[in-house]
Amino acid sequence: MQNYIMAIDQGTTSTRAILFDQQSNIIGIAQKELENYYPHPGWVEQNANDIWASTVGVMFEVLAKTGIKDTQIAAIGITNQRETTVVWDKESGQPIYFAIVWQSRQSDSYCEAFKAQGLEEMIKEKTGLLLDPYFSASKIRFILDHVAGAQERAERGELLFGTMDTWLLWKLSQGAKHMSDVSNASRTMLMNLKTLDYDEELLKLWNIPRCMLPEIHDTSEVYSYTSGLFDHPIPIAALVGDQQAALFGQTCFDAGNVKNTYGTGCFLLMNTKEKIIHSQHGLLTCVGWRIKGQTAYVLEGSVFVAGAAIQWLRDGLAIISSSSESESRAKQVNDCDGVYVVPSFTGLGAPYWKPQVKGGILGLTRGTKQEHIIRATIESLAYQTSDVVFAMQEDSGLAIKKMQVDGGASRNDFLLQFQSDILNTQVIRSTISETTALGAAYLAGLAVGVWKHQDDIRKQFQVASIFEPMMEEENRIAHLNGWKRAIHAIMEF
Ligand SMILES: Nc1ncnc2c1ncn2[C@@H]1O[C@H](COP(=O)(O)OP(=O)(O)O)[C@@H](O)[C@H]1O
Ligand SMILES: O=P(O)(O)OC[C@H](O)CO
Repeated sequence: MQNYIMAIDQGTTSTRAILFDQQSNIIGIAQKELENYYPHPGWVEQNANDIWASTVGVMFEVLAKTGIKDTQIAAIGITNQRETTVVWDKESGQPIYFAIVWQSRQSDSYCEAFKAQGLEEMIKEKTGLLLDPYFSASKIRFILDHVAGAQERAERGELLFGTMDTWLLWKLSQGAKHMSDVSNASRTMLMNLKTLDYDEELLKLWNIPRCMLPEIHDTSEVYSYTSGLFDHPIPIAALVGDQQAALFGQTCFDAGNVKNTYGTGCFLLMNTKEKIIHSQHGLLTCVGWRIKGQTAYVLEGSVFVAGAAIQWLRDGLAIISSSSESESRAKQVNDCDGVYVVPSFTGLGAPYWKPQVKGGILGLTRGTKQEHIIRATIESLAYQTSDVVFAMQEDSGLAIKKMQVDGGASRNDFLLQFQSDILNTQVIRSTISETTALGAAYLAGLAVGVWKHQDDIRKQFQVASIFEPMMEEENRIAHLNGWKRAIHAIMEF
């Protein structure tokens, strides 16, 4: 019986293969860390061949570990770090440059030049995105400009572009399929949100030939079959950006449903279904998924430093020895004693978008202890999230009454209780921590009939803990006002 789904979660720091059964149970996990290269300040690159090798490695490892055979896998779903860009030679299959990672700022000058030409509004209107090197378009431009002859080769149809979903599908199908899905394509800055196709005006502006771009497809469909890897070809039945996958894995299927992933950064997404909401408050608009031609759009706010601030307490300040210790230490004091930590080490993301801002610790006195700083750092994850939630409420006109959470730092109960308090909102943690991979598994399973309908999936969601707001309103407002003062002081600095 083909009872299992394999999700490949190709993330920034590692590639994982996770096997799920029909009841959403995790049967096995294999993981391989990836190397990041920092050739210049602000540049982040990876080797796309290593990403492929890590993918093959974890697929075989998870099967070996669990004893499950390839014939028992009903489908593979791929979810991936978004925006990260690779360009390769169609004939040889070799990348012509390193994969440029979403965090990398090396293509900033193209965005600055377009900003100076006043093109930001037009691009935002068409793509839902802010003119920033975060997205793929300027990264492709960088590669075509920096590899000798690349522009001409691309125009002759000799080069292909892909985000990691496309690269892995192409490799898994042995070069048979060059495709992406709408959720990934919506982060390239080349796709028009309304037509869900590449936009001619944008292609011209970036001087990117259409023939190097993957076909855009639904998120959940049989794209192809594995070729050459296993005795039996396995259908590849979902491609989906990792943050959208987590929204799906959390079964946030209704308009107004919100999930927040507390990882290295925070990614907060709201499902707005068929509505394209253009943010007035620094949020992004993109596609969540398209299933059988039905598109769900999302509003997204990204916070650059969240769990990374906890790592800074551990590795930078060395005042905790593990991330989990942050919780017990924070609880050793009753409050932060007026201390605020603003961990904008790499600038401020949504809703501020101030790339140059540095971080800070404010409100220090002679009585400030390590525990106050630890507590204030955890609280900063909740405050940054609140800023995005408030922006989302304004943009969508919807009150956010509950928020579903996942990611490494969502293990921290103190954080989630404070988040609930400060937002005056229910915070819900599900029993399954691997919601990103689960989302990809659901989308693949839907395409091959393991689950017949989204409602069958909805039933699988199980609550592990609910955090209810307990803070008095006056206290809540005072806390938020303090944060506002801290953020403004930092932006002035
Ligand atoms: N108990 C905890 N309290 C606070 N932060 C935590 C805790 N456990 C893990 N983290 C943080 O979560 C992050 C890892 O989460 P993860 O979802 O694996 O991130 P990513 O997918 O971005 O690599 C790290 O930055 C770590 O510091
Ligand atoms: O790989 P992650 O989990 O850090 O996610 C990266 C995001 O998709 C970037 O947009």
